Amino acid sequence: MNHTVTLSLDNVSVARGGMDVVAGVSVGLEPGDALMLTGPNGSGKTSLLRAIAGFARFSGTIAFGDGAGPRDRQDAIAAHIHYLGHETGLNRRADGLTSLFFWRDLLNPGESDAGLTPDTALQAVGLLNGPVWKMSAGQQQRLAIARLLVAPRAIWLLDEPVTALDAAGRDMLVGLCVNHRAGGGMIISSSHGLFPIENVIALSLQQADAA
Ligand SMILES: Nc1ncnc2c1ncn2[C@@H]1O[C@H](COP(=O)(O)OP(=O)(O)OP(=O)(O)O)[C@@H](O)[C@H]1O
Repeated sequence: MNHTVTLSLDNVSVARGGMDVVAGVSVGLEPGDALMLTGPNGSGKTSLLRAIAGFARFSGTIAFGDGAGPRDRQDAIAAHIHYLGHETGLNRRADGLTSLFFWRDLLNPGESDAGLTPDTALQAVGLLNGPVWKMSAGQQQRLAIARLLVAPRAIWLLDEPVTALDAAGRDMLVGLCVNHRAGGGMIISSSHGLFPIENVIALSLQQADAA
């Protein structure tokens, strides 16, 4: 894959419960960049990720550079973003492989060969197929990560993605991120220091009442 999308945030603020929990963030990201959001609980990491993903209102500007010309923000988000949040969004009644076929066909209809096959993606995250309801928290997180692989997107938004993972799972995700960046992909992740990806742009957020 060769991604070429850029992303710029200009003076982005996010309000929750009537007050700014993220205030005036500006950063420009190129293909291959990784932005690491750090800060204490409640400092706005999830809020900023959700604003970029289109799930939370914000003020300021979030702009994608993709050569596509002016278009609806939601279209750009759908084209370029994967969001891996605290909730995996998995169907507990499905099995792992069926879930990946579902996500692939939903996200890239008619382009089944754009990403990894569901079988290969399952192997890449170290999972055997089985029902989601039987999977541990870490196994479910691995399955959610496999979703990133079956439908390519330039920008991966990862909210504390290693929380449920063991050491091997962390290494696996770090490796996937290295490959993603080598193909021009971008990572924006929150972390409490347990996600050792290298050459990151660090952005430390502060709690609103401590700012
Ligand atoms: N739905 C909501 N309504 C009102 N306030 C909210 C809502 N969601 C989050 N907040 C507040 O926004 C602030 C930032 O929360 P956020 O989840 O973005 O922080 P975080 O840095 O991701 O925290 P953590 O490290 O605990 O995951 C917190 O003060 C939180 O109480």
